[in-house]
Amino acid sequence: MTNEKFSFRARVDSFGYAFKGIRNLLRYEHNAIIHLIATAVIIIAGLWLKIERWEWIVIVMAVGFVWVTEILNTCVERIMDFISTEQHPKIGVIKDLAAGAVLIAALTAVVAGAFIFIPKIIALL
Ligand SMILES: Nc1ncnc2c1ncn2[C@@H]1O[C@H](COP(=O)(O)OP(=O)(O)OP(=O)(O)O)[C@@H](O)[C@H]1O
Repeated sequence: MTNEKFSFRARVDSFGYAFKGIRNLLRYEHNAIIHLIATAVIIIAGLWLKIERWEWIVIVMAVGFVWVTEILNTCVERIMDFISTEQHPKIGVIKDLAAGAVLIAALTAVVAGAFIFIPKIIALL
């Protein structure tokens, strides 16, 4: 928040910075590649099994939740590594808490996906 006048150009630049962050995530965070593969598999499965509109909404929310927590977890890891490269139990706890958020998001997505996909897969058998 600044007192500068609204600038459309500055807003466009902000989007650019955000995409730069996402590129950085995909380049340096191995977990992000796993999320990318999982996202692709879910989209293909959704198209193949012709899931309904409301089911797509659930999937989009669940997948987005995982990506957001992964990015925030990466931020926490990088902040802690920037503050200190030393080993410290408090840094470990902070990193583990952030990792726990990703785990909960991923489990939430798995459960939501199971409710949507398992009945459709069973129906195909
Ligand atoms: N500076 C530190 N001091 C104390 N414990 C740390 C420190 N850095 C990491 N740890 C702990 O060591 C363990 C492994 O950390 P690490 O960052 O390698 O986890 P990871 O999730 O496998 O990493 P990545 O996200 O890079 O794959 C975790 O329990 C973490 O909290």
